[in-house]
Amino acid sequence: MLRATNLCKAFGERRALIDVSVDLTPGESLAIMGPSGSGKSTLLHTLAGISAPDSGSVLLRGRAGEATSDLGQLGDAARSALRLARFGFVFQQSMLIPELSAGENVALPLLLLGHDRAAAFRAADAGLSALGLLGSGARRVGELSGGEAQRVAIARALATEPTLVFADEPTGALDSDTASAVLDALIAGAARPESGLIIVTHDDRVAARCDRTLRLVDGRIASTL
Ligand SMILES: Nc1ncnc2c1ncn2[C@@H]1O[C@H](COP(=O)(O)OP(=O)(O)OP(=O)(O)O)[C@@H](O)[C@H]1O
Repeated sequence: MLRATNLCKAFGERRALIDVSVDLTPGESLAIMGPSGSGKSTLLHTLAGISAPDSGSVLLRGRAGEATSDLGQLGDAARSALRLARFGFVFQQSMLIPELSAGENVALPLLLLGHDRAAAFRAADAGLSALGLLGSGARRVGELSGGEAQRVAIARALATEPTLVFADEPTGALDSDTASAVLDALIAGAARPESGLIIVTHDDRVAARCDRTLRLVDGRIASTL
């Protein structure tokens, strides 16, 4: 589904990724672990087409009737369009738009993809409800607890039924009970048979819930389990 081969990326003299290869099959969840500065976020951003590698390729299999895309070869506009249509993102802070309600935040990617307004809001309500936030669509972002905001962010990431969800320390700002519930929601929503989940985490309990763990040290893969 996603095959990255020999990724290299440097920031000036600093080599953040050195010959990193990753292969993700449908239905799989992958944890990326490693010490601070080992290249985890750089790898996530490169796999997700947020930044391009200096060398190496990231191939994303097309959906039915679509060709495979090489993310590094796409222009900025094409990469942005692909991210919107195929990927969902969850970060440590929910990154919701504070001026919008919870439901508007979740509906936004669908509206950007051209979905009909009523259908987008129906899907947003269903997504919020699936994450235990039934009837929360009209709530302001500022009224939500950290765990609620993160579940809204997960609903937004899942709204487009993405091929892949990328999560960067998604539970890092939450207490352990809330983190566990949020992780359950993320795994249940993202690790469907035809889709996948890639999580950057420092937390062994998060990694233990994933199918595989890739450990980076100084930009290189130290182990994959
Ligand atoms: N935009 C940038 N400009 C310059 N250097 C960068 C940039 N992004 C990352 N780096 C450097 O690349 C290396 C890898 O950074 P990265 O953020 O990927 O590590 P990480 O494993 O995610 O770290 P952490 O766990 O602390 O978030 C680090 O040495 C970092 O300082």
